[in-house]
Amino acid sequence: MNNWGYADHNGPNVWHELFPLANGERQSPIDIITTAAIHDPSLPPFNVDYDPSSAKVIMNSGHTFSIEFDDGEDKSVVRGGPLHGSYRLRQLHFHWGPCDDYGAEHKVDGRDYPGELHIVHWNSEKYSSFVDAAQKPDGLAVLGIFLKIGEHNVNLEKITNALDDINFKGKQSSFTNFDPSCLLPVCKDFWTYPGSLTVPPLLESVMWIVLKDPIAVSSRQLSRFRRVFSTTETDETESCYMAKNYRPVQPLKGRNVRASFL
Ligand SMILES: CCOC(=O)CCc1ccc(S(N)(=O)=O)cc1
Ligand SMILES: [Zn+2]
Repeated sequence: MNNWGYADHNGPNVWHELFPLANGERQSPIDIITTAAIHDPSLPPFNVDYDPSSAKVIMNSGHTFSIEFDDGEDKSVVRGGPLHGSYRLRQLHFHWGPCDDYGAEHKVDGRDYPGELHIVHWNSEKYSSFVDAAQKPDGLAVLGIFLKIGEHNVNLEKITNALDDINFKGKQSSFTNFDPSCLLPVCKDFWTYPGSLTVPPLLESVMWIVLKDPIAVSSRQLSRFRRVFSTTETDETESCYMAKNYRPVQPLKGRNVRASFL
């Protein structure tokens, strides 16, 4: 398996060949069974404090597209919820599927959403960099927000309008003055559990905070995600669209999922 992807020959079912953590004890995503989630009244709300000037570039990795933030100082952080201390904003990206019926990574009671936003942070109080934190069990915190099909999302427009500049793998373009909190639902109820990166290297360093309520995006906006290319502009193999980039749900292996709400 040369380099990993989401096709049959290099997708989630064979990632374990190069990344043995794929069969680890705290893998993500998971199916959140709401009746099994434990309401923890001691869980405080999480708080985001983002400075729009932290946003720097939007880029196409070939696996997703992401907005990268300046994480050289504690300008944009998340605190509270299950977290001890503050976690610094690093990047945000999305996962989606080939149609509007599925494509999110986490599930709720077996239910599929058509997409999922991940806002990635690292523990800058204990560790010196994202890469260092990514190796530690309490190194990362990712906010997961489900996408559902509904009204046009004006806050997503700035992102979808920038996709023309990064249509091919390896492209990046300036992307400034953006506060990701505009993509959070009004209700901040969440589930939380210890998990992993959902892409190789699948490191088991993520405290997941999955919001209960989805945000609405239009079918047209989501269809624009699928027209991003997973190949470079000059790739000799035929160009192929980033039609899907979600990992199937993984075994819970005895982990507890806590709910911030009753
Ligand atoms: C150590 C280098 O690791 C990386 O660059 C991983 C970046 C990365 C961060 C978060 C996620 S997700 N889907 O679990 O939110 C995937 C990949
Ligand atoms: Zn992700």
